[in-house]
Formats: sequence, structure tokens, C-alpha cells
Amino acid sequence: MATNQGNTGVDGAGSILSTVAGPSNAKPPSSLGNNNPQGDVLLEKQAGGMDLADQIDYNVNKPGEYGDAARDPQPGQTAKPASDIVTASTAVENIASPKTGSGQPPIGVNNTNAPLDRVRADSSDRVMTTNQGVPIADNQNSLKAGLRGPTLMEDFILREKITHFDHERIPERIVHARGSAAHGYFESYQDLSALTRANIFSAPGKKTPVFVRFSTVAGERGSTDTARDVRGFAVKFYTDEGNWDLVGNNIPVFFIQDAMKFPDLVHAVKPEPHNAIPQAASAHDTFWDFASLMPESMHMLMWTMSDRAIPRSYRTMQGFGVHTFRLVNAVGDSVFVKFHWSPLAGTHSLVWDEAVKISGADPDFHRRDLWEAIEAGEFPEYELAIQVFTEEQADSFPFDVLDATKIVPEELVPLQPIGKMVLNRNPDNFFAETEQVAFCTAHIVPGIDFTNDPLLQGRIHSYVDTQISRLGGPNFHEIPINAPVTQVHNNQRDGMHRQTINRGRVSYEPNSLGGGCPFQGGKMTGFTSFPQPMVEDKVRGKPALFADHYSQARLFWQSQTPVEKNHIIGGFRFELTRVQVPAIRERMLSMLVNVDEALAAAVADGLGMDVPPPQPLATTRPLPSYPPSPSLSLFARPGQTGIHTRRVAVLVANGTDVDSARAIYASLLADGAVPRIVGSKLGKVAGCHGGTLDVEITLEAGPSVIYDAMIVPAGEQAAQALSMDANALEFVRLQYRHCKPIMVVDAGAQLLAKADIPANLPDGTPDPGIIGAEPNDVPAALDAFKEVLAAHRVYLRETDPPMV
Ligand code: HEM
Repeated sequence: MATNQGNTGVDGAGSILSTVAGPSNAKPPSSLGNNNPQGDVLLEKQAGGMDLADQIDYNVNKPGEYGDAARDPQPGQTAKPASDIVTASTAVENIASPKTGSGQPPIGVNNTNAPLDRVRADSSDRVMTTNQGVPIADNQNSLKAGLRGPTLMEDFILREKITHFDHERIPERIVHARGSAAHGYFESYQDLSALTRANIFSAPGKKTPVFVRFSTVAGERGSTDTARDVRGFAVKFYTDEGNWDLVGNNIPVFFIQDAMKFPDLVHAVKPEPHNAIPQAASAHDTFWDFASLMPESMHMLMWTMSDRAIPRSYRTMQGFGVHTFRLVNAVGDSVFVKFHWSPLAGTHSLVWDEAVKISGADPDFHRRDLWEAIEAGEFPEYELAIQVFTEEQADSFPFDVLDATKIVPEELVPLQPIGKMVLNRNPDNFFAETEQVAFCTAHIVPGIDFTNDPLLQGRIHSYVDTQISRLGGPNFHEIPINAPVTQVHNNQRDGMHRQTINRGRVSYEPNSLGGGCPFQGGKMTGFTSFPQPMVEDKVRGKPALFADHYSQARLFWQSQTPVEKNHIIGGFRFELTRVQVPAIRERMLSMLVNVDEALAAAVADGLGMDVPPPQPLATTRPLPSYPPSPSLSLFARPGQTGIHTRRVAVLVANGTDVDSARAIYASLLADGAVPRIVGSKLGKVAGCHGGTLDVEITLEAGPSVIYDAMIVPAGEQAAQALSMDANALEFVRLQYRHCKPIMVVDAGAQLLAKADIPANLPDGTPDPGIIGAEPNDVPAALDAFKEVLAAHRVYLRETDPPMV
């Protein structure tokens, strides 16, 4: 017998999983270069296999705009068969499943990404039909009594089309409504069977398909990506023994300790009910009213006011399971575990002013970034690490491991890397996959179990419950993206939207009539709950250690660099400035005093208030003190991907040295960056020594905030023209203000002078992110530029004067 998550309870039994999903077309087909407006690019073979022309085609065609074209042939184009497109992943996986002789799988049949492809449909070159499969002769004109007469009731084709349209929307998620997702796989580094019998960790190199959804929490489905908010990091593992969902966030703690408070928390942060303002923002009275009355949220608030809440990309943030879970091995021994994801691209964030401006410039900033990276074959990778400790060890910690407002410091329990996740395929259909996916903390597999964390316990109920209404009934586990790759057999029947056609007369157990679904599980084969002894009174309350609300908030604060501390102060100042009720601001300040007096003073200063006395503590026990934990700083993880996928604006105008601009562009591309030729209008700019260059995007359509860095190539006349252009000046100033690397060649320095960009840092030393180059010195300058770009930002520009 299996659960609806396909947990068979029989090792390996019933598994149809032999290989792992890979991309069908991660690299954009070069045929798209037909549309390339920039015909005059270099042609030089790259070591990595993708030639420069392909890369430039890809970039010129703007990744966000070719997605559909890459899959579906456009008029006059022939789609490149998926198998012809070699990507790093297909090379590794080599998982293409058998195709029919024509190369076209039948409708509804899996083509290249077994096993999750089993229901992908490709309608290219197929005759249009009704939902009953009847061929349609005319899809443009309704059936009328005469050309100018009334439409006939019998027009079932019209009515079916409109009726379906009328019902195309489903309720959005009550939280985490806005998200983006990707397919990929998880690969285990080692055999963890001593700790857990979870099948996905049973052998080194074992691969398990995953679907991952990243999200913001508070905003509605159409809200902006770069709001200050927690990010969801939900992973569905399609394991051999059913689905395991690790439904985490990018912050390792949470606002509250008990599920009982979750509806209050969400009501407080969502738009206020009388006027539905503000969208996707915690900067309003009701949120801070709740928070200031909920001191257990203090630790989480430190994280959400930090740059963790404005990541540069879903690819540059960590993920955490948050709760303490259990691992259980084959003989029933159990240890506690915390799960951590760390991106190979490092942890990088935006600065607040930039995040605000991106909301206008590109509300899909994170969605686009994830999509484009995967389409370009720059597959995001995250390492999974665990912290493992025994129940006895947990008893000796100065905090309670069942309290979701506490971390287990890495200094106390080191991280153990156990595998990596690679996201290598974008969804085919946003609604069918990203919108309909249903994650749930209750979806666990043999070898993994819950703890008594009272927040986790409430979540186990909440997800399935909400999905029954969001996805229209109890059968949403049959929706392809939710269906396990294992077979599902049980005696559950019927209900709205039932897809499975169960055979036989027996749908109960025990039975003597045969057929149906015999129960084959049993102790240590099927899922068995860890038999934790429990003899306690029924109570409403919380353990004593839960009442320490400040010591880990202080640990977080003390582990931050000066730059990060300034940003946290800025976050509190911004949010509390938006709060209208002075008493709420004062209560928050009184909580901050308990974290750190200098922090409270700096925030109070920004609010024009005095520092109030500290809020009384909820405990009389002495608070533990922790040594700073360097790994809590974002800067602890610079990443291993260099300048890959970093976006660089190359500013041009008439008079730009076209050859120099091309050389810079090609050099950036060769190192994996994403350069763009940016000018004041589309069309060609004339080079100072002849030749022309196509502008790819304008200063208005591609403003400063969507780039990680900028370069002004050589060219006296171009530098003068840019210096007269208000958009170009604004561009440079924002690049500087947002701490981005800036390189100028020769006369390009005029632009910096006109924009009043200082060459030195506030402490008087040269700014390493302002790189000037002579025309004959460009390669060396580019090397220096790339080095600063790989380090992401020059935050030293900001630290004068430090606020604490
Ligand atoms: C008692 C506390 C909580 C409750 C009752 C709760 C409830 C919910 C609900 C109802 C949804 C929408 C699900 C859907 O419609 O499919 C959701 C989504 C989500 N929750 Fe929670 N949540 C809680 C705490 C947390 C915590 C602590 C985390 C992180 C560890 C978290 C992470 C997520 C994520 C990532 C999603 C989005 C899943 C997706 O991408 O579809 N939640 N939560």
C-alpha cells in the first residue's frame, strides 16, 4: 500500500525511476541567430564548445524573449531536435528516452526527460481539436444564423472555448503566491545509511529528480520580485519511495514559535484589510504592531531587515529547512538534523535603493534571472549540508531545538555536505507546473521524520488543507507535477477531478475477495513513525527556553560586518519610518535595546526619537552568550562561479571605438558574463574609426539597476555625448551608489567627472571599483574589472560614516 505521495514502503519496489530528468534544450538554438540584428559579430570557437557566434546570438536575442521559440518552431523555422542540443547536463546524464521513428513522440507521451516528462504535450503541427478530440474547422468565427445574424446556442466549439477560459484562474496561494520554479536533480555525495534509510541518500552518485519553487511570501501573484521579504525555497524530491518535500525558506529561523500564531502573523503583514495597502511590503503599521508585541520575532526581524531579504538572485541565496527534523536508520536509531542549502554562486544581495528601483524597472527580475540562467546552460547549483546531533546533545544546548526562532550555530554543530542539487530545466508551462505544484511538510519518506516543533506540527496540517481548496479537491496529488514517480496504490477513491481509473471491486482492507490493494508494508519496510516516548499532561504553553527572545538576535547582529550592520539599521529605519503610530516605533526600539544598544540608538536617530528603556524580558533565566559566528555573514560565501551570468552594460554613443567595444564585449562573454550594448536609442552608432555597432537596449529600457557593472569603451566624441545625456549621467551615478564596478577607457573618464564620481573611497584610498584604462591597456584593465566584478560589490564606498 502506498500513500498518495507514492511511499510504497517496499525498498525500490514499484519504482519506475531509473534515470534523472535533464534539459531538453538548455542552450538556445543557433537558428535564432537568423533574427540577430547584429550581423557583424566575431566568429571564434570557444574552448567550452559553444562558439562565440552562438553566445552573441543568444545574448543579442535576449534570453527572456527566446524561451518559447527555443521549443516551438516559429513560422519558417525548423525546431532543432532536442537530442541535437548538447548541454553539460545532457552530456552528463545522457538520459534521452526512446523516441518514435519519426522523432516525434505521440501526443501526451514523454519525449526527452523521463520520468517526469510522461505527460508533456507538444501541439506543434497537430490538428486543433475540441476537448473531446473532434477536429476543428474554424477557430476564428462563431456559428451564426446568417453573417449578420445571432450566434447559435448549438455552437459547442465556441461555448467550450469560452467556458474553459472563464474558469482559467484558480485562487492564489494564501502566502508565497509569487514564485518561480525549475526542474533538476539532486545527487547524493555518499552513503548515509548509517544515519538514515532515506533512499535518496543510499549511495554516492545516486540521483533523484527535483522540482524547486522559489517565492516571496507576502505579495500577491503579480507583485514585484525584489520586495523586502523572506524567500521560499521549496524542494520536491521525487524519490524511489515517494515524494519528500523540504519546504524551506532562505532564512533559517521564523517569526513565531507556534502554528497557533501563523494566521495572525500573515494577517498582520498582508495589505491592511480596509484599503488593501501596501502590496508586498512589511513596512506598515499592522505588521510592526504585531511584531512589537511579539518579541519572539526579534531574531527573525534581524534577518529580514538584513540584505538576506533582498537577494540579488534566487541563485545567490541559501535555503534552510528551518525546523529540526529527524533522520532514522534501518534499525530505528534516530538523530536530529537541520538542512542547509548553499548556492555555488555564493550569497549576494541587492542594496535597498536598488531593490526599490528594480521593482519599477523589471518586476520579474528574479524570475527572469532564473529562467535566463537555465536557458543559457548556467545551471544553478546548491550544496545540501546537514547538521546532525543526538537528542542528548540537544539537551545540553542553551536553546531548545524545537524552537523555530533559533539556529544551531555552525560552531556548535558543523555542517556536513551530503549532496548537490542542479537546476537544469525550466518548466514548460507556468500554470501546469509552477502554479499547480503543491508542497507540503507532511510529505516525508521512510528515513525522515518530524520532531515536536509546534510550528512544524501546525504546518503538517496547513498545506494539504489549503491545497484542497486551491487545487479544487482531494485529488491534486494526481496533477502531473505533484504525482510521485513511484506508482500509487491504495483504497482511496473518487472525489473531484479524479483521474485514476481504479480497476476491480475491492477498495477496502482487509478483504477476502482478492484484487484491490494488498497491504505489503510492515515494520521497517513501510513508513514507520519514530516511536518517541511521550507521557505528559495536555497543556497549552511553551517550554522555558522558548522565552529567550534576544540572545540569538544578538548573535546575528554581532556576526555581521560593518556594512551589513549599516544595512540592517537602514532596513529598520525605512520600515519604522513608514509606521504611522509612534507607540509602535517606540515598542520596536525597546525591543532593539535588548539586542544591542548601539543598534537601537542608530535606528532611533533615524526616527528622530530617544532610545526608550528596554522591553522587559520574558524570562528570568540568565541569557546565554554566543561567540560571533562568521558564517552568518553573507560575505562568508563569495561563490565559485566568478563573473558567470553577471550583467555588464557597455555604454556607447556615436564616436565609440567600435573595435574596442567589440573586444570588451567578446572578452566578457568568453568569461561567462552577460554584456549588453546600451545606448540612448536603438539603431546603429557610428564608430570613431569607422564601422558601426548595434545598440541592444536603451538607457531607459535597460536602466542601471538591472546591471551588475558598467564599462565605457574608448571614444572622445561618445564620451562627450554621454556626458550630455541625463540618462547616462543617472546611470553612472546609480552604478556608483549601488557599489558596482565601473570601468572607463580613455575619454570615458569625462563621464565620471561630469557625474561627480570620486576616484577615492571615503577613507582616501583609491576605489578598487573605479578602473580607468588607456586604449592600449584595456586587457589588463579588464582583468582588474573582472576581479572586482567577481567580488560583486565595492561596499567600502558606503562605510563613511559607519552608523555603529
Ligand atoms: C505554522 C506556520 C506555517 C503555516 C501554517 C504555513 C502555511 C502555508 C500555506 C497555507 C502555504 C500555501 C501553500 C499552497 O497554497 O500550496 C504556504 C506556503 C509556503 N510555506 Fe508556509 N506556513 C508556515 C510556516 C512556514 C515556514 C516556517 C516556512 C519555512 C520553513 C514556510 C515555507 C513555505 C513555503 C516555501 C511555501 C511556498 C511553497 C510553494 O512554493 O508552493 N512556511 N505555507
